[in-house]
Amino acid sequence: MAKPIAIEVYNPNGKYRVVSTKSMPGTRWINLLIEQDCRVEICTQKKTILSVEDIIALIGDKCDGVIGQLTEDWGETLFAALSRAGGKAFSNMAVGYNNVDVNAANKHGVAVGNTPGVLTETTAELAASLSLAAARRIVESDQFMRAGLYDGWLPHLFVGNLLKGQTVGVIGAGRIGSAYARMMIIYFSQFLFVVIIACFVIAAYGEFLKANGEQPVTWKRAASMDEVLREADLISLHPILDKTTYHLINKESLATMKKEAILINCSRGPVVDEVALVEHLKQNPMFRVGLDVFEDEPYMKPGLADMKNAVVVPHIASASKWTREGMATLAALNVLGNIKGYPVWGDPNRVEPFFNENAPPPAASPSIVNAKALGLPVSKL
Ligand SMILES: NC(=O)c1ccc[n+]([C@@H]2O[C@H](COP(=O)([O-])OP(=O)(O)OC[C@H]3O[C@@H](n4cnc5c(N)ncnc54)[C@H](O)[C@@H]3O)[C@@H](O)[C@H]2O)c1
Ligand SMILES: O=C(O)[C@H](O)CO
Repeated sequence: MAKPIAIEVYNPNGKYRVVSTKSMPGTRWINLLIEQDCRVEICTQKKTILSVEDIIALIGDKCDGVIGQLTEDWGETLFAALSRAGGKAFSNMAVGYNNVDVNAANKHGVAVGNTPGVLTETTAELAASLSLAAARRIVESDQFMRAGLYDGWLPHLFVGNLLKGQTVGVIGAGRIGSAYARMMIIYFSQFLFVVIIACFVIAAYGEFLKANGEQPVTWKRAASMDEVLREADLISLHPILDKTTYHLINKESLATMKKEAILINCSRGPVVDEVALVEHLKQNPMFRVGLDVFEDEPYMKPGLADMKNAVVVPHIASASKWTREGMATLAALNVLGNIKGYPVWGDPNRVEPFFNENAPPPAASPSIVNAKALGLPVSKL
């Protein structure tokens, strides 16, 4: 018999049973589900990462849909269990879905949702914050102050890198990478390497700078990743994690980078070979990193925590109140839309209509990554 698992229940008589494996910020997502006749069950078990067995126990014998987290292993076992319980919808409360085996979901006819757009700027802002923190050694300086070591101004004290006029490289210039590039254009970058970016933003800003007697910002699409690695002073990683990006940054790519470069990772930990990174940080004390994600989360590879040239934060890039509430809303609406037989929203890059608190959300699932494979209809709204 499955072990009992602690839950909190809203609208116990609701027709559809929707399970959330975690409590999520805000109440709008719960209210939207309740208004549409859902019984909402939220797991309150005091355990950060739920196991497959825990989630099977939560799914039980009858479950219409599950909202899950990026820390969970959504593969064959869980999709089979959800399908046996009559469920046809799952949504990650995250844009990245490398924890989900989409082929297994397809096999069981389960729609897989994610939460794009609402976290784009929030995540890019953290990447920009880490860029500044790493460049100006903010965390080291803070620790020094708190340790009572400051005994007066010195010419060499915590000297870091000036970013103005430097070359910024973005690897994975999708929604978040492009937003980061836009943020970094203003002021810092003399040169920007990006794969896709609205060049008119740069051109218009260039005109503004020229009118003020300053050097315009320029950009180019790099011919290869090697070119970005060789020429950039600051590189921010924003690709998805899949087999093409696993250890994209490894011993060789680190060796290609400038000795005093800064590397930022707000994508997924395994995009960087963390063992090679620790070694590189040891050998190159002027090389700096800002990391929001780690190869074996929640752990860091041995030695990383001791490196003064690393700024490390616990996967908080999307952690603003508005964003996290929006992610919860999108995840709930992905599941609800499927339960209600709504079509899929046509453009997952334009999800703002789902965040208007003063109007009901569109009758659509905001973002279903396997909509095509499952032949789900697309909304004309
Ligand atoms: N740290 C966090 O809290 C946090 C928050 C949000 C997103 N993320 C991560 O960021 C990722 C990107 O999110 P997004 O909304 O910008 O997605 P997106 O799909 O808009 O962008 C991903 C980009 O990666 C590029 N890409 C794919 N394969 C590549 C490769 N081999 N080399 C270089 N680029 C490649 C794609 O062309 C695309 O431009 C997510 O998948 C997620 O893993 C992390
Ligand atoms: O993929 C995501 O959405 C993040 O890692 C959490 O916001």
